[in-house]
Amino acid sequence: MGVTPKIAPSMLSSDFANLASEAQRMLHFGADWLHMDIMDGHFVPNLTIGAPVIESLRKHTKGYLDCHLMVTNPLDYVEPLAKAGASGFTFHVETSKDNWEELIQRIKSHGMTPGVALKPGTPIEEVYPLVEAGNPVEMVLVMTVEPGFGGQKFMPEMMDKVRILRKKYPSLDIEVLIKKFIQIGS
Ligand SMILES: O=C(CO)[C@H](O)[C@H](O)COP(=O)(O)O
Repeated sequence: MGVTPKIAPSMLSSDFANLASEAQRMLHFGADWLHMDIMDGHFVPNLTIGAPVIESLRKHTKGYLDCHLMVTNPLDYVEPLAKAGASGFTFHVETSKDNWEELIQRIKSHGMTPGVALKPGTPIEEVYPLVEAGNPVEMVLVMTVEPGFGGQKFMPEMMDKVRILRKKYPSLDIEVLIKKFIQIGS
């Protein structure tokens, strides 16, 4: 079974004062999803956006809001993000060793699509139970930079994880952060 590639530009490098028009610009130029980096200043040493910004953006777009939760307590974000209009909810395996089953169940029951992300130093095997569960995640986000900041150097060795995942799960959605090879618009 084949998979369909999707483009999900990270909105982290947007002009946040003009997020609605930045989002519309990305979708106009062919983005499939909008990748929204949610950071809590605790799991990662940076603070970005949360549910209020997702709620504001949702009023301006019907696009798929692919939320990447770089937070210590993702469970706390499920209800606020669902109410705000998030589409995908991707939590980190490193923060969720004890409660990933509950997380997946709650994300799905709130109408969002669950995904799991892993940091560069985390072995790929750690996501297998979440992919193989009776109630599984629907996407794996392979980090090719340390979470926390945009504009970092791409770690090509992380593509080995992608190859392993693709071989093991031919139809799984795999999200990979790649460098900005292309500049869209002016
Ligand atoms: O998850 C992230 C950082 O933790 C970002 O989505 C990603 O790094 C964006 O990178 P860039 O701005 O270099 O395209």
